[in-house]
Amino acid sequence: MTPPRLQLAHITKRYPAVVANSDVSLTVQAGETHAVLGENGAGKSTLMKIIYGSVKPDEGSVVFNGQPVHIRNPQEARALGISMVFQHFSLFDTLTVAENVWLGLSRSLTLAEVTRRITTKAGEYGVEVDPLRPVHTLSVGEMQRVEIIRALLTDPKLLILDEPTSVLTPQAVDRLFGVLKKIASEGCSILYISHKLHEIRELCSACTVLRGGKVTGVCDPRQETNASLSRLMIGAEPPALQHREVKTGATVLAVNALSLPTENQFGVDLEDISLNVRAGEVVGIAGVSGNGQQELLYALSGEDTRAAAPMIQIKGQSAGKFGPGRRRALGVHFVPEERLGRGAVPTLGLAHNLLLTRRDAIGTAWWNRGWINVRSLEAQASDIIRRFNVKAGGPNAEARSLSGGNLQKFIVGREIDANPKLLIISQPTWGVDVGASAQIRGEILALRDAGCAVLVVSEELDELFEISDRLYVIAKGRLSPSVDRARATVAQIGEWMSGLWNAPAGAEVQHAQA
Ligand SMILES: Nc1ncnc2c1ncn2[C@@H]1O[C@H](COP(=O)(O)OP(=O)(O)OP(=O)(O)O)[C@@H](O)[C@H]1O
Repeated sequence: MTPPRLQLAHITKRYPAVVANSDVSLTVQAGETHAVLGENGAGKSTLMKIIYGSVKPDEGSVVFNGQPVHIRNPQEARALGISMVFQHFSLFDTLTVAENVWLGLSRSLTLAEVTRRITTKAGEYGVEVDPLRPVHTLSVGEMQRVEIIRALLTDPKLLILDEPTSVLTPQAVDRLFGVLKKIASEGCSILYISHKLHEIRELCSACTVLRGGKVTGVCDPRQETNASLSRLMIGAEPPALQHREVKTGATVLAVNALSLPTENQFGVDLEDISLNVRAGEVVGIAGVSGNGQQELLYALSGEDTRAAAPMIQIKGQSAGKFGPGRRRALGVHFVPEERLGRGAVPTLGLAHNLLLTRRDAIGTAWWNRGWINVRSLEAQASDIIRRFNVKAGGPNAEARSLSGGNLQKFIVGREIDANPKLLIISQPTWGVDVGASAQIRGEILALRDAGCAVLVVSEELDELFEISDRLYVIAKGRLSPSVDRARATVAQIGEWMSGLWNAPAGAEVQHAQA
């Protein structure tokens, strides 16, 4: 009889502030796609990193293909045939896609050979990846595709995917699922972490649920409902969202015929973009990542100040030339798509991370003008931790010690807590568990009800339909007309995502048949 591909027994891993894994056992059969489910901070990534050799367990044993193993580092894991796609990208910004992939492969291959293999593999699986592009020019969705191709190129026996679809479009997810089903049918085992229950039900035949570092259940997810899985994960069902009637006020953000040539050769030119967001409404921008979202967000945040001043109006002021600080002074707050790096400084404590965007955290009274009041910073960070239910070892825990979803909750909480007049938020619930997603969406709606103008950029149509009052679609650097959420359909928005909003209905179908 074939031994299980992987058997973990009694794994325990303690960090100073928390026991991340406590007596965890888990078995994955050959060719099985096994989900690991649990709320943010439940210990899923830690367990995966133990299997991949990048974290050392305090107790417990690992058996791979029937053989006891001590995997001391990722090289040893890869030598055994274990490959991992991390939640936080592990790519070097200054290198090209091919150079990054090359780093993880056998030294006997030349760069040209690796480049060729990437193109072949990407073509075989229908995943778009350009091997020659420098990583710093890629959007997060594109980086995620590179991570996946890199893992597939090693022909793994066990593939670990830690939230691989968090920033992929529905079409890219479909393609990825096709690939995963194919490699599983060829005998590859897959450990699959996701907060999206429908994905788990579609892909996985077994599921281990963690809560507070302990196993709370092992089940066949296809036999479970969202409600029963939520109960295993968080002990309850996520609360339903309350939608109040829209009461819009004055226009807070107006973008007028914004055209901006891209600054890097792989970017997207913004062409004639006009949009507006009024007080008291949530406006969503849907679109496949890499279609100008990043460029638009840079122009809106003040990171790119090349736009002519009147092209970006914030509360009636021509703000195109304002830097981020002046825009924040007008009450504009941002949640960027990259949470480590742009959203937070990994090595700083959470309290000090407040200083990145919260001027109110710096003393303004005459006795401490310009001085940082560490106590009040800590108190503010503790408030956010409490309000947004962030699992962290206190206000001074380093940002990088938080689980992905908990860091996202902290960053979103930091900006919502600032009571903005205009909140611009990219991928608001990236990597956030079902309970916390419902909470973040609820907080966004509460901000809107309090009169804030909210612009949400997301690739998740479900999310946009859930929280937006109006929707735009961005494609190839151009923006569609806006449509009321109540009148929009997923099919129409999906069609617009390929830039077809000017075409007569059915044009795409005719084109496909021609
Ligand atoms: N390097 C570290 N130092 C200190 N604490 C850590 C470290 N890595 C993880 N932790 C803690 O261990 C716990 C489990 O984290 P882990 O990242 O495994 O959770 P997760 O289930 O993957 O969460 P998410 O869904 O948010 O990614 C968390 O409380 C986290 O703060």
